[in-house]
Amino acid sequence: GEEYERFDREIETMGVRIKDADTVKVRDDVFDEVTLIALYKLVHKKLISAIGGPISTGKEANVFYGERDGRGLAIKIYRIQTANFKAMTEYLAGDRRFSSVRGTRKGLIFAWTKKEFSNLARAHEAGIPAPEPLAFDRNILLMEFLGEDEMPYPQLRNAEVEDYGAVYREILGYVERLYREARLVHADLSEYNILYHEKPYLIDMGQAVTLDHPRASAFLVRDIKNLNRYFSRYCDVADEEEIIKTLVGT
Ligand SMILES: N#C/C(=C\c1ccncc1)C(=O)NCc1ccccc1
Repeated sequence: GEEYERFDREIETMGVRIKDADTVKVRDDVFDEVTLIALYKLVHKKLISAIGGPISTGKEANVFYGERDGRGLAIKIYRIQTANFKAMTEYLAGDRRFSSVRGTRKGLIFAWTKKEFSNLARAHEAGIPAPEPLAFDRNILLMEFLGEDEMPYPQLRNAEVEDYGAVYREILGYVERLYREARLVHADLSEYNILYHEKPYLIDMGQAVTLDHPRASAFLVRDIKNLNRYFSRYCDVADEEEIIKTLVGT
């Protein structure tokens, strides 16, 4: 509609190019009013200088390639309409950091975006390979782009791995550091949420919970079971009970 033309003109004047034809198509059904405002604010703050094509599209969010002064960005935009409202509340309720969240759908999505930012920051501070969070506004999260020349690193499930045993142990090390140092449980660890390029990277931390969350240990067991299920196809895996004991143990 005409508001998009206005938006395009305005961000064009700010030197932001909608670089990619299918961004326009995706934009039409993705960029609702709230998203446009957030995008405009991030552009105004010079945090985005170019917007590229979609990297991932899902029912909860879309991730676009972006740039700031020639450096790659991942621009994650949480959808306000179709987000899985119920599932999100399970992760937020019980997390003291977000207990004051308004019951509105928009309020929930904004809290979720902020939560992913703070979880990524904690993972990054603990030295865990994950996208460095750069900024957030409303339902948009800017983070470091993990990839080369606008191509994101592949998900582990699509990657070529030489030594599965080594990668398995490396990821268990991340889970342990996430638990002991970042005081977080990923809560959705799988071959879909790990990127791989010479080493594994954790992504998608929106649902990660603090250790005081009532379901933290249940989520941890599920994460370990998921890893073992996937890696058992390629290498020997450790006993889940043992892993949890060493992880949670003193
Ligand atoms: N964060 C993130 C992601 C990639 C990414 C790539 C390169 N650098 C940083 C992040 C990503 O695809 N997440 C999964 C996802 C999100 C939204 C819809 C479907 C699937």
